[in-house]
Amino acid sequence: TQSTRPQRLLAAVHKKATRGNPRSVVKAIDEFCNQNEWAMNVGNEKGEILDSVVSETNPGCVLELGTYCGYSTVRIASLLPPHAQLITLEFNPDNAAVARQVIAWAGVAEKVRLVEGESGEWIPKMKEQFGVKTFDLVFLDHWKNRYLLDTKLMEECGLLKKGSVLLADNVVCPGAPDYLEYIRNSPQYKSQFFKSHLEYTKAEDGLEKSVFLG
Ligand SMILES: O=C(c1ccccc1)c1ccc(O)c(O)c1[N+](=O)[O-]
Ligand SMILES: [Mg+2]
Repeated sequence: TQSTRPQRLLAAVHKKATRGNPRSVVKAIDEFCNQNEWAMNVGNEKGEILDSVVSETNPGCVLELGTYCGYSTVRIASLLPPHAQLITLEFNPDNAAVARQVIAWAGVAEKVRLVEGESGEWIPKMKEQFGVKTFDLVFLDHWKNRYLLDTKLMEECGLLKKGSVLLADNVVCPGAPDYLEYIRNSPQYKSQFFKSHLEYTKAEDGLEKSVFLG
């Protein structure tokens, strides 16, 4: 049977990356996507902006919406302080299966809780199921038409506190116009745009960083 792109990406990680070395896993995926097949990982250019936001936030509790193959999961987890936890949601079971193996190969599995399911279903369960109080950092990288819905849901569920950081991928391409309109005009957020490019291309894209003011 024909392999899928995530399966071919995983094969490249097994072939080229050193087990237990998160940076080598990130490098192997970027090489695969630059040289073989485009895939919707955040990529290295936007990934370096992600790294700087994670490092300056120094989060104890992180939520990632949209795991895909685990590329940004590995980038974030490799920068977390000891005992910090990253919960990542993926609705596609085939992607989740690949992501689990990428995360394990990178050696960051003990910092990561991969949950298979819909963000709309799981966000309201975060407190009761995972003992989450609030998230210090949320990386939004799932369906672009869910960014605004899920941000409002996190507010309603009391999952954001003063200083919580939202970092949204693809706010230019494919774009999340309703999210940008809301977050940039809301008195409850201070937002900043980081201009960049769509992963592995010359197309314009960028990340929007928004701090919840409580
Ligand atoms: O939506 C797409 C998309 C749309 C059409 C074809 C391929 C991908 C996409 C593109 C770049 C991203 O960084 C990304 O996170 C996504 N996504 O699906 O979440
Ligand atoms: Mg993305």
